[in-house]
Amino acid sequence: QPRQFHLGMFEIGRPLGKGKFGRVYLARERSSGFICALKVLYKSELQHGSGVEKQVRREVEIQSNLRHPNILKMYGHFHDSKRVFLILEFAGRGELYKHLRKENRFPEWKAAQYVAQMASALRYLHRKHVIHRDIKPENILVGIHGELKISDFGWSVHAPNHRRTTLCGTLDYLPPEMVRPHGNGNDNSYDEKVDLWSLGVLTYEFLVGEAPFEDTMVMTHRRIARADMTIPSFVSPEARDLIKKLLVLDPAKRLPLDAVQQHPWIIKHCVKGERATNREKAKAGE
Ligand SMILES: CC[C@@H](NC(=O)c1cc2[nH]nc(NC(=O)c3ccc(N4CCN(C)CC4)cc3)c2s1)c1ccccc1
Repeated sequence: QPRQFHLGMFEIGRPLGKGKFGRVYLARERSSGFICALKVLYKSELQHGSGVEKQVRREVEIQSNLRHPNILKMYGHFHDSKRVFLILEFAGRGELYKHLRKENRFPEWKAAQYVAQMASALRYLHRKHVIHRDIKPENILVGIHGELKISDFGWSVHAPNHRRTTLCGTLDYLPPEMVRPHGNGNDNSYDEKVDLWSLGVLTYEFLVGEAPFEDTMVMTHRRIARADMTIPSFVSPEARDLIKKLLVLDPAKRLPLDAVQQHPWIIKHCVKGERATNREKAKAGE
């Protein structure tokens, strides 16, 4: 029984953020008092027939059917003559990349917990044959309890896929098979393993504070295609091992998500007792 939504049902609060297409506002559903985030996209900006309109449809279709603690929920959508509205879960601590910029880089215990949450969300997505394709700090939000929430499914697709829409924005997170389309022998199709590469880039960026292949456009292309990166010496051997097992040119040789969750670096930081974690957090002034 899909409930019909319309703008009059919501009290609009402060703007929360903005993306390439549209803005997002804090909102409260009047009858229930339920707090959510209302993403407003202008139809004029989703110029008809271009890839963007299709991306929004796909974002709605995919995200509406996902239920996972580390994936931002979409409760519904509606539109008026000029705008499309997406009713999204409110993530109470905002955008992850702002936390990363503020802290410069995360301590290993925090990075490992974040990577474990991302691996859990990606396992859920891949079981539904959904590839996110755009895993980066800018698309990850933080919930009120500090948990990560993958958002912005504008680039997600059903696997396997053959990309048609031209990529724009940063190349930093793209795997070799997407920046060098004909590199994988056959047509530029690819599968869920693109998200494993991005998880490796994310792990690196959490620990180092910048992306592994960050460079000029041309150099980034070349360094990704060769998996040419250096891991600073302050990164622990266990973390280095995980990064090197994800940033592998051959998609088939990347560490699968269940193995990521069992990796010694993850186990060491994620399953130890509550007491030890709390002691560490207290020390870190969390
Ligand atoms: C990731 C971009 C994407 N964003 C969403 O979809 C978004 C969906 C969504 N749900 N909840 C959000 N929360 C916030 O944006 C937020 C920001 C700052 C906050 N403060 C907490 C207290 N702190 C002291 C200061 C900061 C709290 C929540 C956002 S963003 C997007 C894409 C296209 C158009 C608009 C937005």
